[in-house]
Amino acid sequence: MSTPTTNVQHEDQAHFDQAWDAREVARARLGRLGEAAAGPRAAMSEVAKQGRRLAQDLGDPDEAVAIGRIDDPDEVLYVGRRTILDAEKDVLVVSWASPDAQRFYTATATEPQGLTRKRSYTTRKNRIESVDDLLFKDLADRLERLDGMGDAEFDDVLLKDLERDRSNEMRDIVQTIHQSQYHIIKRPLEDLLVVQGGPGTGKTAVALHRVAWLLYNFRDILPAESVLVVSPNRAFTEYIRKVLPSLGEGGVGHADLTRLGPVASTGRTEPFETTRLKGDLRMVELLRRALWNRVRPPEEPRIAVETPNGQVRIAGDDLRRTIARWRNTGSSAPYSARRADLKRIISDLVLQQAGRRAVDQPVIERVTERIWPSLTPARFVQELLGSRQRLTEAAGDDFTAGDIERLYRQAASSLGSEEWAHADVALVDEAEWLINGRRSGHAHVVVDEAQDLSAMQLRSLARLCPTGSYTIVGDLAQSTGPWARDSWDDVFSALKTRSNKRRLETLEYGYRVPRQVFELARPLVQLAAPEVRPPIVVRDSSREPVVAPCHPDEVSGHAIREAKDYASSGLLVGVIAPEALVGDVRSAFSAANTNVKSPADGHLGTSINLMTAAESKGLEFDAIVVVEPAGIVAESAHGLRLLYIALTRTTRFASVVFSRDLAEIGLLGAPVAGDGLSVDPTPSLSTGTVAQPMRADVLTTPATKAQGGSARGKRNARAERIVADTVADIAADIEATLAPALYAPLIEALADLLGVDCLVDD
Ligand SMILES: Nc1ncnc2c1ncn2[C@@H]1O[C@H](COP(=O)(O)OP(=O)(O)OP(=O)(O)O)[C@@H](O)[C@H]1O
Repeated sequence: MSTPTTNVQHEDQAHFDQAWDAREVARARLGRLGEAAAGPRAAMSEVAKQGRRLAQDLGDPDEAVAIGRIDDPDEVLYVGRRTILDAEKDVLVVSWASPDAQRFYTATATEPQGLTRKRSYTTRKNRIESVDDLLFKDLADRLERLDGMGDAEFDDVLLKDLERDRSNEMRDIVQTIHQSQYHIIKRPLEDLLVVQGGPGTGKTAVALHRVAWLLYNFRDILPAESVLVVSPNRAFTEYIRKVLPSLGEGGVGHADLTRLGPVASTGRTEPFETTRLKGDLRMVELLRRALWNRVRPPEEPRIAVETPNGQVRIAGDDLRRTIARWRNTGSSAPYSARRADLKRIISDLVLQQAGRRAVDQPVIERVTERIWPSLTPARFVQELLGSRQRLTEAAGDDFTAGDIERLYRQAASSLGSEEWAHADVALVDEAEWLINGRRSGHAHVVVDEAQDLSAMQLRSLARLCPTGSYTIVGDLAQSTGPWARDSWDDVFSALKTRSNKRRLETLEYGYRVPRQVFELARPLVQLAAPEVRPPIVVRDSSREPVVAPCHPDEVSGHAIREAKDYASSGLLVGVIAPEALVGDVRSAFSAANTNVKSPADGHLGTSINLMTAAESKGLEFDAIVVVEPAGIVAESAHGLRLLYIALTRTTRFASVVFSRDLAEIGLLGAPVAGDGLSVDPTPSLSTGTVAQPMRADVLTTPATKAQGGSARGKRNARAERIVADTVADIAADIEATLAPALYAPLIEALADLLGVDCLVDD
């Protein structure tokens, strides 16, 4: 319950003021560190730099010192983004990531862990505006009466937080981390952790908070620079970049898959089959063979070497035998290391023949280069893909002539002007490993949107972290593109762990998408990824989605009107269109003098953004306008998943603008009446005019049908099974978290609501 400040929180505000003073005193001291240090100028400037960094880690001076507090009969503990001590080193605020703060996230009505109260603050700068108190005794009493279940799971603070307007940057969720998320955040460091979860279940948020939690709890062995967060693209990196600094963990590295390795994708487009092939594991052997093919063992038994001391003849057959041995034993030494070995051997042979004065480095280098050319990874891949002959010679029996044609392309006239496709990045990275060997690794690596990784990208990622300490997050139901997958098995086997602790966790509550919008998207996941359980939505929207049919010529115009409508209220808007229509929609925006940004250019704008469904992955907006969904579905083998992604980008409002029948794509009227929306005939289109928008609230959900008593008769067997499975799954979860006395009545109520028979054992 939210309480105004004035009555009860003077004491809290006094504590806030005291902690603020302490923090700002520390900041001032850190700022002066450079002046205080005595010694050589370089050392002083390093001290000053470190002082500034530490001062930055204290967060923004305007930031409130605490997000909440927990009370037990013995003490009150204030919890904030970072620990604050007073001059006597007494704790004024503990970091959310410290073990002391654990109960802030894990105490429940059934297991209060000794707490009497959990208090959350709403603040403006360091001023407390209101507080929300969870009184555990009250809560337990309410639960006893089966009243207020929602409150128990998702307190007001979380629900209120979800109502806030979005910006083009993600925010931290320290104040409202849910117990189920906290449990994942604090998995052991050595885990190879995969987190599966539907759209908006907080996978990205959890992965980033896990980084901050690990850095706090393992600060002795895990410097921030040793942690890397890998995102699918630049726009996504920009979107999440502020979260860790806001938690005081600014030193973490960020990379994206379009530039992971020696070259960055320049956006070269290529056919789907080519991209798929380049991600295939067969490419490993092709690259390895192609590299060996660059080595030219001497054919002549003796090689003439012109030295400053005259001509020397060294044993070519010795060199040939050495190279053959390296090749036959499957030498794991990198190409460049072997080249250095060869150069040393040649140098020794010259020395033996003609003495030290004959060993002239440029001469030795020339002989080595003839046999073992020096190569950069990018040049090697450019030359390989640019030559049918090289490709054919390296292909072995693993590739068809058609494959070679798919891989071949005309090389650019210079390396600098070469255009690189997204899939080339991992090939060049593999070449880097073959040529130069392992780069220094990271101690922990996070990978977001991991459901779309190719086998070659997984190899790149596996090289990044020798210990195998990974946090990998993604959603199989959102897996699309040339390397789409239906299970996490290959990810687990591609990433080696030292600890052998592999763990799959699932996030199941959907925080982003309001129920009304999710009901529109739900049938899609059941059609496109039936093995994946959709998230359990935790909130409602103030408005039903607008589902607006119109004439094909009017689609762009209509979408623009919807988008401008939303933007005029200051909302962050995402317009998501089929690839084939993005150009038209963009032109229409520009004809309407409306500025739109595109995440494909690496940045999100603060007002209207236009993108394809694939580009919208991981992003979120206050409002979305999904344009011609049937077009999105038709464009890809995973079109239904793409549409599911598009429809789940909104935190509040959604408009669907279409001219093509929605029933044909299962969006409305899919044969999954158990959980989906029922069929409502698509309104007929009137040529040349915009038909009246149809609001989704005219559609009926199973729940409303059930009230009419006819739902069960209409369900088909498959739908029955889906509902029964869902109840069984939910029941298992509830059983694990709820007191036994509450379990049976709750499950029976749930089964009754969904219209399935259910037996609860005593
Ligand atoms: N405990 C929480 N408290 C408040 N907001 C939360 C919480 N968990 C998640 N959110 C919010 O829900 C939204 C979705 O989170 P996030 O982007 O991490 O989900 P996701 O699972 O990665 O989604 P997607 O699969 O679409 O990429 C974000 O705005 C995030 O801040």
